[in-house]
Amino acid sequence: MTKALLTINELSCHFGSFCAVDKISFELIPGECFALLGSSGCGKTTALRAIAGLETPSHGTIQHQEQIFFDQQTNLAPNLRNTGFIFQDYAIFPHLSIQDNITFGIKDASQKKAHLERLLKLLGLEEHAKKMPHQVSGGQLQRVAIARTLAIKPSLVLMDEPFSNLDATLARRLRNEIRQIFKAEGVSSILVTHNQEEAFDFADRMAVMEQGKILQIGTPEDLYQQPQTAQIASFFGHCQIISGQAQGKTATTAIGDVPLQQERQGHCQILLRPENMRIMPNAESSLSIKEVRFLGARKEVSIQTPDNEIFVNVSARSQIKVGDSISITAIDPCPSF
Ligand SMILES: Nc1ncnc2c1ncn2[C@@H]1O[C@H](COP(=O)(O)OP(=O)(O)OP(=O)(O)O)[C@@H](O)[C@H]1O
Repeated sequence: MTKALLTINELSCHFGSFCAVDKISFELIPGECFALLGSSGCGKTTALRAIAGLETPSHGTIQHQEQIFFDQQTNLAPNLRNTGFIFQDYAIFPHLSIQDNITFGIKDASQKKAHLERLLKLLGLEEHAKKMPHQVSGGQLQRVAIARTLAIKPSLVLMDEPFSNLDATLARRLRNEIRQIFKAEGVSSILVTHNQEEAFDFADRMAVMEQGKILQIGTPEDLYQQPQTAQIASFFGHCQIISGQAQGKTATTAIGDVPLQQERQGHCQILLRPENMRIMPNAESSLSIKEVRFLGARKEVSIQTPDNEIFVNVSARSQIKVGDSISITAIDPCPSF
């Protein structure tokens, strides 16, 4: 197995008696893009700051290859951690030109010119090198922040909501570019975000955090397809949890029989997603369409069952309308808890 670049073991951070990060553990392999996903206040930033050395943990260890960043005896200074940090607000020096911002951290003066030329090209900033920060756009400033971080040749880059000040299209483009650059340069990264789409798009693997704890770690696909709990499932878009009585790999529910991913017996909760179900006209059914929403590429219909409102995706051209009697079929085995 590949040796870890970074190993976080039972890391905790307290502010007074308040536990902001609660015994989190994970590993990062070299070159991996990793994301910490969680709602506001769950402790993601604190965990990232602790890895950077900007927050002192109360417990646990942080190890970078053979070097201890933090344990009960050691607390390595941030500038000795070979780690770059990219913030939401870019943290660009306003009084320095774009090129001076980029080369700020390069200690060897003889290396500055070559590094600068390479980074300006890599980030598409050649024509802006001599400008001042107020003369370029938000997206370009974020590129400057990335170039400045790469200039110190970090093996690890930590990013705290770096795209949240950018419009959605630019954020997506920059995210993909950064991922490609990190992969090409062999840089490992941790992205902190509350945006599920951003984490899915960027990360090879990710951790879901809530109230200081990591709830599950896996590839985006694992977390979406096989969430371990209903709480984790609820992070990932629209879903509904319905009750059922399981018998092996099938459960009887208010919408009929539903196939399950795992074998179970007795009462269970089943995760339904809008894209995982089909509806069919059925005059005999007691279920009917409550609402139809046109969303451009598709329509989403809602159906009231005795216990829940269930959402199902249909084609944008579907002629289904409010009041139509329908039956629902789950087309793939569903996660259950
Ligand atoms: N310096 C501090 N002193 C006291 N409490 C703090 C401090 N920094 C953070 N906290 C608290 O710790 C908890 C975790 O904060 P943190 O900033 O890590 O969350 P987050 O998941 O990054 O949230 P957001 O996405 O809103 O930035 C929050 O309840 C926050 O109020």
